[in-house]
Amino acid sequence: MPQYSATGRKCETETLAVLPSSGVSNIVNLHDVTNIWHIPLLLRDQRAHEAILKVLGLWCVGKVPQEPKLSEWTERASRFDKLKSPVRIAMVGKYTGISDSYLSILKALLHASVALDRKLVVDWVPSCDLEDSAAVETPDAYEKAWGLLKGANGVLVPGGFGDRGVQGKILAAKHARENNVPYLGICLGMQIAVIEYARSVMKLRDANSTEFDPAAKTPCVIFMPEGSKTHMGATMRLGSRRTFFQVNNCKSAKLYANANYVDERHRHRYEVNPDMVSEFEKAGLSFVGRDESGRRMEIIELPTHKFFVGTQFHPEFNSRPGKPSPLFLGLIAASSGQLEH
Ligand SMILES: NC(=O)CC[C@H](N)C(=O)O
Repeated sequence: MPQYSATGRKCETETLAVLPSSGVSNIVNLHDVTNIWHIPLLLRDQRAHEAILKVLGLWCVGKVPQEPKLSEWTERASRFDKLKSPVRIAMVGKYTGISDSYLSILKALLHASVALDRKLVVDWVPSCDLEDSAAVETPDAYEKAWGLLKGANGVLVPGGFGDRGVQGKILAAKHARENNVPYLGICLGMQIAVIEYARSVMKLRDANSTEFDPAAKTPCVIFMPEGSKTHMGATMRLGSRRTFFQVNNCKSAKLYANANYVDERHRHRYEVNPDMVSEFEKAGLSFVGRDESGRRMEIIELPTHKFFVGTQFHPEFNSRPGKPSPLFLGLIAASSGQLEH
């Protein structure tokens, strides 16, 4: 079903209809629309569902199929077009110009923003440009990156691998923590928030992840595969795992409707060092979600902050239009002054 401009419709439809095994009723024209949520409505208007039923032999003669129930879609698609009030989120990553690498996160931000009547503005902040070395080597990029970060209503540090740009991500987490700016750190974004807390608040200057420094003197994030530590390959903790809330009055538990546990998807090898958890908690960082063994830290929160949350899992993978991920909803709500409602 190719996309054509609205004006090309009739001509293209007739041209395609002469091709073998097609027919005018089997040709659907999806012209440009103001937002992608109009597409199911275009399909319905052109009776695409009926054409599909007929081609698959599922059309019962004399039995009219039910009209697709798209009232919720229709409402959301037109609400999207009317959004005015912006919410600016700084995405601090190893940005390479390919926004598709962060597609699930962008969609999750969008689902939450539309649900809260905000027009999403994503400011891409290349984490390397926030680093001290950039101030000397690429001062314009440095100014621009800090300008975007400081102008954002909320900060998101997504997942990632390898140490390039990590220091910039740590600085972004520090900025959010110190200035009460809403923060959501996902996977690596949670790990760097933990490293930042250890270095800045607990004065553990050598704190690091063994992913970036295998000989780290204070390894606060360590390699914790589910299988063998020496076996090569298949060491990634992948897929859906259960997180149990440790306290019910924390922000994340409330956002998940006070559930006792949540199932979210994972994709990582490193985790917060369980032997340092009590030290962190004494210093004010809460590990409000853990796995069933209590040894794997799944959600961090700073209780004194407006919204400072990190997750070892990837909540973006379970976000849907009309069913935004609770933690993305929390980030957007906190970034647009709606968290208390
Ligand atoms: N998906 C991620 O962000 C992975 C984080 C980190 N590199 C790890 O392997 O644990």
